[in-house]
Amino acid sequence: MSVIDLNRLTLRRGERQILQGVDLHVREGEHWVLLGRNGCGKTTMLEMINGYLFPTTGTVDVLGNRYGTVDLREVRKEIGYIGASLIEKFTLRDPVWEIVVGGLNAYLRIYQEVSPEARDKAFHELERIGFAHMADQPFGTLSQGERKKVLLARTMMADPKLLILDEPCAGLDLYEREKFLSALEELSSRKMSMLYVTHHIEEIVPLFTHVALMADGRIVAAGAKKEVLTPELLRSAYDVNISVQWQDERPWIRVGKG
Ligand SMILES: Nc1ncnc2c1ncn2[C@@H]1O[C@H](COP(=O)(O)OP(=O)(O)OP(=O)(O)O)[C@@H](O)[C@H]1O
Repeated sequence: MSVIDLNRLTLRRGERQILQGVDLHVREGEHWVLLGRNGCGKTTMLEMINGYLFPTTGTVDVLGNRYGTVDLREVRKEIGYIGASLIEKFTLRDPVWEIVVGGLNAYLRIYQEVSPEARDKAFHELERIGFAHMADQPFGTLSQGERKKVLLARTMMADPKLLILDEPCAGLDLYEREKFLSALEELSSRKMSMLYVTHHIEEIVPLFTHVALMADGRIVAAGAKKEVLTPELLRSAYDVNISVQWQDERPWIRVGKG
């Protein structure tokens, strides 16, 4: 099955052409990373996949739904989204398990009684990330990396078929970044595709199968990660001399002169 099909997407804002004909095809079982310089259009593309933004021209199909012809609220139930500003939306004094259980209905706060099944699932999701002992702790007492992992557990409450992550490791130290990436690796055994935006190529851990490189509102390369993460293609997208070394099935970047 096709998870994401973006066909010739364009987006115009005034005189500016933000997306200039974007094609992306994600199939079941694939996990994609989206790379590209600041302002190249990554977040804009994610907003379209989430149905928060509509293209000027082109079509968006997600999980077999053609946007514009379906109830987007129904499609969104199958999409987990961890965006850059999501963490700020939660109340810091709420206990961790309540933040997680809210993922079932995408509530930011719980106003209704929680069913025993939902509570059990929340504790199970916390257990899976090794946080069962933190269930009653206020969210605000957790480190940034722990908060991100809690948001992952929250997203998993709804068993999404597509998980979108927009720079989830931004601001995390090396230890917390690696912990977060390990938690993601754990999730990769589930029947779910991931689309991961980052500025850090070394975050492309083995779970990721494909990479799309964006520049100036276009996808300039897309495919199996080893075919896309070449010095030539990276140089064309970033305008920097780069060499890539693969170690432990992860790409590591060196920036050269000239
Ligand atoms: N409503 C708008 N009107 C005009 N320009 C916009 C609008 N929304 C976004 N842009 C521009 O579109 C471009 C793409 O923005 P986008 O946020 O998608 O980039 P990005 O690749 O996610 O960047 P970053 O890596 O910095 O997060 C930017 O130059 C931004 O200024």
